[in-house]
Amino acid sequence: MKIAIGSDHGGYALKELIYKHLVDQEYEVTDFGTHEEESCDYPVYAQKVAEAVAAGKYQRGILLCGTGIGISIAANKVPGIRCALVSDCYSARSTRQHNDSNVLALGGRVIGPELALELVKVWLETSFDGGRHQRRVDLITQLEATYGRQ
Ligand SMILES: O=C[C@H](O)[C@H](O)[C@H](O)COP(=O)(O)O
Repeated sequence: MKIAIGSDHGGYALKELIYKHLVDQEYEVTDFGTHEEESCDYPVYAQKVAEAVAAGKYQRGILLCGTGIGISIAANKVPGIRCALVSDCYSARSTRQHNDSNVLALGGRVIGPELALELVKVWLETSFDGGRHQRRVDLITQLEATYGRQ
């Protein structure tokens, strides 16, 4: 599984930790930045990771900002992206089973490192359930077509 990861300055420290952990776990991970703690703009990194995932170059993406909110909002503007902001294991598991989320968003100023690594593990290892959930994901895709670029 190829994973794209990115953050703004608010998620930088936790992004670095997650990146190193995934590399240690022998995942194929590409870090799209930011590469320093200096203040920057989260939509830039949301776009880089979301476009890479939407294009099929990566199977999953992980995004972090201070709260995880801004970067998830931005990522979800890219067609084909289902970005889920989570801070508990039940939601991390459910969003894979029910929403087939392809990008995970985390808040670097909200959750601690141990919880973050657990959320990433659960999210990466959980499969989509399909069935009735596929119908709902298809409806989301239809919404994109309705409101997408003309
Ligand atoms: O949703 C947005 C993120 O939490 C940003 O990381 C946050 O807004 C950055 O704030 P500041 O520029 O005050 O560090």
